[in-house]
Amino acid sequence: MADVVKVAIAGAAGRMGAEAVKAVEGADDMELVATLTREDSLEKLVTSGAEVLVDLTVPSSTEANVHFAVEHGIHAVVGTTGWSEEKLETLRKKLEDHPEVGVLIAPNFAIGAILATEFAAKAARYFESVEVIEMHHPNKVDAPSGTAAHTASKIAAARAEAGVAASPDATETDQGGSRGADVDGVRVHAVRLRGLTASQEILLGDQGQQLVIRHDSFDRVSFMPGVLLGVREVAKHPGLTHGLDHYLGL
Ligand SMILES: NC(=O)C1=CN([C@@H]2O[C@H](COP(=O)(O)OP(=O)(O)OC[C@H]3O[C@@H](n4cnc5c(N)ncnc54)[C@H](O)[C@@H]3O)[C@@H](O)[C@H]2O)C=CC1
Ligand SMILES: O=C(O)C1=N[C@H](C(=O)O)C[C@H](O)C1
Repeated sequence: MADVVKVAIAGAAGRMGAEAVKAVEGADDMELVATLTREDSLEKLVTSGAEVLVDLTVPSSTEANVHFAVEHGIHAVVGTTGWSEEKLETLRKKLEDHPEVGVLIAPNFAIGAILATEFAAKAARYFESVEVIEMHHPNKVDAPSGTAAHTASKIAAARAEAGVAASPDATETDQGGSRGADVDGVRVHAVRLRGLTASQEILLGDQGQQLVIRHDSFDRVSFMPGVLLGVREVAKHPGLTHGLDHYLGL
């Protein structure tokens, strides 16, 4: 890619998209060549000459947007949630036909949240019990959050690798899903509260002790350095990358 990266933002009218427009416009090494709202045709990506698509839309739109970008040789930096393992696998296969294209699916762009997930995965093998609580603004459309699902999966993988048993739980009845969602055997609880932006707590318990790992995004500016890093790095990482931790050497 040239010294100045041509960037298109899908979901530009949304909460994250609007913040990303400001961030890209403020970056000397990027040029914002297109903003897409729900009404726009994806052809705008091609006619604008975009080299990188930043997708900050909704779970029901993101897959089609990213597939279109890949088919047209455009790299993609994706913050939108809703990427199940099945959808990731389909995308991986598509990228095999476009080996020069890079896609970053980033469940969270905030460095603190990324580190919280890493620390939790590292700690998970040493504790008998682990549960995840995510807390968000009430306008969020999906639950549990993409970050919490990603964190739970990484915790589950770390515990499986270490041969740790499932967290003990004597629950016999669970009215209304009080015990939360089961993500790869890890319980994940979702709170929606006016005033919040995005927070996550990982509770790790063992006999006579508890470790709490917590991260709070108070403002969406917290995500922007990660978005810009993604734009700068994505072309150097062909294929699918799941998690900004891979660009950070974590
Ligand atoms: N990875 C991360 O660090 C973060 C990810 N997110 C995720 O990003 C996504 C967006 O979050 P918000 O900005 O809060 O939501 P939002 O609802 O404020 O914005 C989404 C926007 O996308 C638009 N849209 C829907 N389909 C579209 C399409 N096909 N083309 C263009 N625009 C389209 C909607 O009309 C809306 O304006 C969510 O999935 C959220 O979970 C949010 C914050 C941080
Ligand atoms: O919708 C949000 O706001 C957020 N979504 C992402 C998620 O679902 O993990 C990232 C962050 O938690 C904010």
